[in-house]
Amino acid sequence: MDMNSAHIAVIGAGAWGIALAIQAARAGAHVHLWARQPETLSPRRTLPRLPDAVLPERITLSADMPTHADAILLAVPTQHLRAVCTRVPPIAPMIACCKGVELSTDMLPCAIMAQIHPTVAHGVLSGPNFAHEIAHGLPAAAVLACASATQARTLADLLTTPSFRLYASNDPTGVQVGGAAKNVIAIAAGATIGAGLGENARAALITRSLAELGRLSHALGGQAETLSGLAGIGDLLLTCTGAASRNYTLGLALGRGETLEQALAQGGGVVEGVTTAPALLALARGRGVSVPVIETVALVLSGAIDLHAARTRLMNRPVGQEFGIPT
Ligand SMILES: NC(=O)c1ccc[n+]([C@@H]2O[C@H](COP(=O)([O-])OP(=O)(O)OC[C@H]3O[C@@H](n4cnc5c(N)ncnc54)[C@H](O)[C@@H]3O)[C@@H](O)[C@H]2O)c1
Ligand SMILES: O=P(O)(O)OC[C@H](O)CO
Repeated sequence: MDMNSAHIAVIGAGAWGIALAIQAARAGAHVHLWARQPETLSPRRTLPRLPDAVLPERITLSADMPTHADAILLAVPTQHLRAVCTRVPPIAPMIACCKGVELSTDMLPCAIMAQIHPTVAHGVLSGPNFAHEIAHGLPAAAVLACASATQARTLADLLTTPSFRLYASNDPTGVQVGGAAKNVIAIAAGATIGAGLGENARAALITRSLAELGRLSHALGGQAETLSGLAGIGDLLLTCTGAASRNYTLGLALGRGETLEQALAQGGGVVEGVTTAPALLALARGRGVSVPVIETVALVLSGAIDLHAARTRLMNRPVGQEFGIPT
């Protein structure tokens, strides 16, 4: 065993946890992958949520929490982050790898981790990253943000390889807003295409959503320019166009006339935008931020309006200024 290698713990063996564990092993780390059901490991060393990805021997799969680590990556769905985080020992900096807002509190992931474990540093990893592509070593980039730029850079160095390039940021708020909101916007983009409203409509939706994300980030103390980066426009581009996106796929199904229950029943893993839409709307309303696209998605998902009304609602708004005035 190389005693100089970093030790990285990955919490959660869903698609993203598996991909991150493989990436950390690729970067040379010894990896502890916490799974609720480690017995689901196949003889080929694959797990159900990413059955084509073989876990290298450097990854130890366990139902026990790690006792030693240089960094802890939390890759469970946002609505389970609090419960899982309380079980994670505060032995190293914790990096949220989920993308969402907690429904019961309207809190972003770093705030949840800080509330539970105030003694360790916190950060967030986000960007345009489909798990299966990262697991297979296809080229990709992401951003790792901590309040301290130095800390962000140190953690980014632990995970960077020639196939996965991490950028450091000191704006965890902006990065979290981008990651959470892109899932909501992807539902709208999918619904737009599913309903046959056209590519023009989708491009307008993505662009105007970016303005919403910038305003929200700014109101929460983040930097609007972060949304021009990988966690903002980068992830919007991927998730609002990529057929592998679960949020976009759910939107497509809604656009084609399926109910939310029917669309969710198709499976394929967690669809974060469904729970994050009302939470993000509450967060925006609490800060007095205008977020018409996010609001419209939340109304559709709650059943308050149908897609026809959603289209009318967004297109019949008064003429606004493109920049500067919140419309
Ligand atoms: N899959 C991707 O491509 C990808 C990429 C980047 C970020 N993410 C984000 O990572 C997070 C996890 O997504 P995923 O794709 O790995 O999930 P997934 O859909 O593959 O699997 C769901 C995971 O949630 C776990 N889970 C379910 N109920 C739980 C509970 N009560 N307590 C603890 N864990 C529970 C399951 O064991 C499983 O590990 C999400 O926030 C997602 O937005 C996913
Ligand atoms: O499949 P989605 O919609 O959850 O998207 C996965 C990743 O977040 C894309 O960056």
